[in-house]
Amino acid sequence: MVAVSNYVVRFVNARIGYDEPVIKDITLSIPRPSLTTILGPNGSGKTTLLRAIIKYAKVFGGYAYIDGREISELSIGDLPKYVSYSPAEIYSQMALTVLDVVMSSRNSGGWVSRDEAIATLRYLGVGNIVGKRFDELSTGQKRLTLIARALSSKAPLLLLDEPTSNLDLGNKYRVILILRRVVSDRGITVIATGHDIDLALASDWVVAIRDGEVMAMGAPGDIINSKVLSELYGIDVEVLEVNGYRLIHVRNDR
Ligand SMILES: Nc1ncnc2c1ncn2[C@@H]1O[C@H](COP(=O)(O)OP(=O)(O)OP(=O)(O)O)[C@@H](O)[C@H]1O
Repeated sequence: MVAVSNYVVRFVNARIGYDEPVIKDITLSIPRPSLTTILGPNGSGKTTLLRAIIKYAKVFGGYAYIDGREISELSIGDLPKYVSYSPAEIYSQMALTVLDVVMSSRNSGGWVSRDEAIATLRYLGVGNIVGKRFDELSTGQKRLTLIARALSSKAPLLLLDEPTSNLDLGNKYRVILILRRVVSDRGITVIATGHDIDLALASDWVVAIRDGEVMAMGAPGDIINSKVLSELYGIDVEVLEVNGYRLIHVRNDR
């Protein structure tokens, strides 16, 4: 269980967006340390929330805090001390190696060093791909490289956009176990977005958002149920308990 009195990120009545707000009024808190999953339909604002924390999306009104400080008061140069962000995908026209990609991460002292990058790839069990070209990796290897890039920053908060998308079952569970291990070994917080109910079930905290509003927030046991998921996705979802595990079934027979 996480201590819910200690929040790493808080939004209070925040309006967030780009040229104009796409999230109209959101209030939520993310406990530390935790593995937190933000669930929600396509276009509900999950990525935009992560982007607000790194000041890529704009907070138009209300409050947004990281570590108790207003995000608006932090400079871009301060951010690596607090947070590292991993996008869902990266594209490059250049022939970057895995090492180049991981070393393109910032930490509080500057760029991540070669030794730190290699150590992180080894910690994640992919030390063998250090010299490979990033654009020639499999999807799972790319995901682990992006996680290594975020992790090597040593930031106390990692934002991972869709860390388990497009992974086979084995790699998906490997990534979930790695994220759990990172949170318990390093006492950091990982906020992941996506559509992966298994990742949510393995999390300490789940935030369900729809149309830029929090629909439900809490421990997975309180959020991953038929009522919340049916309302969240607008379909008839049944959550079954089998041997203590929750399984998701979408009903199409009524
Ligand atoms: N750079 C941008 N400029 C303007 N609007 C944007 C930008 N990025 C996203 N949006 C809009 O913000 C809204 C929320 O998008 P966002 O990417 O945050 O959703 P999401 O929940 O992450 O979706 P998905 O699950 O499909 O990745 C959408 O209406 C989208 O069109």
